[in-house]
Amino acid sequence: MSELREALATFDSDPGVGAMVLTGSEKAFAAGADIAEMQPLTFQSCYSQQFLGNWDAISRITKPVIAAVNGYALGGGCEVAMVCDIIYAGEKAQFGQPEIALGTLPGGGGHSETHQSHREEPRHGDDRHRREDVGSRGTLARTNQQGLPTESLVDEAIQLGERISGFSKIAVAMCKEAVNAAEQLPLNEGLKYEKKLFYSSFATDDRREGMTAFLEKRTPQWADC
Ligand SMILES: CCCCCCC/C=C/C(=O)SCCNC(=O)CCNC(=O)[C@H](O)C(C)(C)COP(=O)(O)OP(=O)(O)OC[C@H]1O[C@@H](n2cnc3c(N)ncnc32)[C@H](O)[C@@H]1OP(=O)(O)O
Repeated sequence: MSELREALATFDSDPGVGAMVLTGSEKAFAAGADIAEMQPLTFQSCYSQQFLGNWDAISRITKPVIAAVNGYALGGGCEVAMVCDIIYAGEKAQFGQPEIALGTLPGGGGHSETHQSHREEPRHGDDRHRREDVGSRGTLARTNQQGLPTESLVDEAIQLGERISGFSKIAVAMCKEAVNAAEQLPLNEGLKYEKKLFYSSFATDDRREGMTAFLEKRTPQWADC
């Protein structure tokens, strides 16, 4: 992020540059913040060192930034794409906020309907997609779906409930709180609130367990605290 911030600032101040394209590899635009780097962090270190302090730098760039997304755009990677002005998504692009599987929650705007991918929808409109996006990974095609078949609707809802029940309950509660806050607060306040909740998740046992389990390639054992 430091390198990205410096590069964007350099291009932003170059009069010969009119717009910027930000991309990754064919496999991944970005798979998120480095879990190995975050695993040992605590609430105290996140808060006092402002772990995400400079991650909003892209939003302060004055020239248009276009995200060209192939493959995974997950967690902070999805948030980076969403904070760009325009997203060009490849046919294999997959966007998602899977942080809840790590016992934490999105911390860089994932809860707020502020970004390019949501700009076509009214901010205070239907937020059910956003609620489903948190913790999911899906293709853009889903946004074009119109409704579920009557006969499978309840089964699908139960399956979703079961999937949610498989996550850390404290992380789910924090996610829900952040989504609710994003709905009620002005954007800048919603982003601040989300960041504080994200830091707070580093005080939970489940956040450490979630990231440790990812790095050890095993299923997390949630303690719900
Ligand atoms: C603009 C503001 C931004 C604010 C940021 C706010 C804070 C952000 C938090 C986060 O981003 S939390 C992380 C969210 N991302 C994830 O949870 C994705 C985790 N990765 C995966 O689910 C999978 O790796 C994948 C991307 C779906 C790819 O799966 P695949 O089976 O193809 O490969 P793997 O064997 O799983 O991965 C290869 C290799 O890469 C390592 N790795 C993948 N993602 C990360 C990561 N985010 N951090 C650190 N390391 C990662 C993975 O462990 C493998 O390592 P090795 O086994 O090869 O050592």
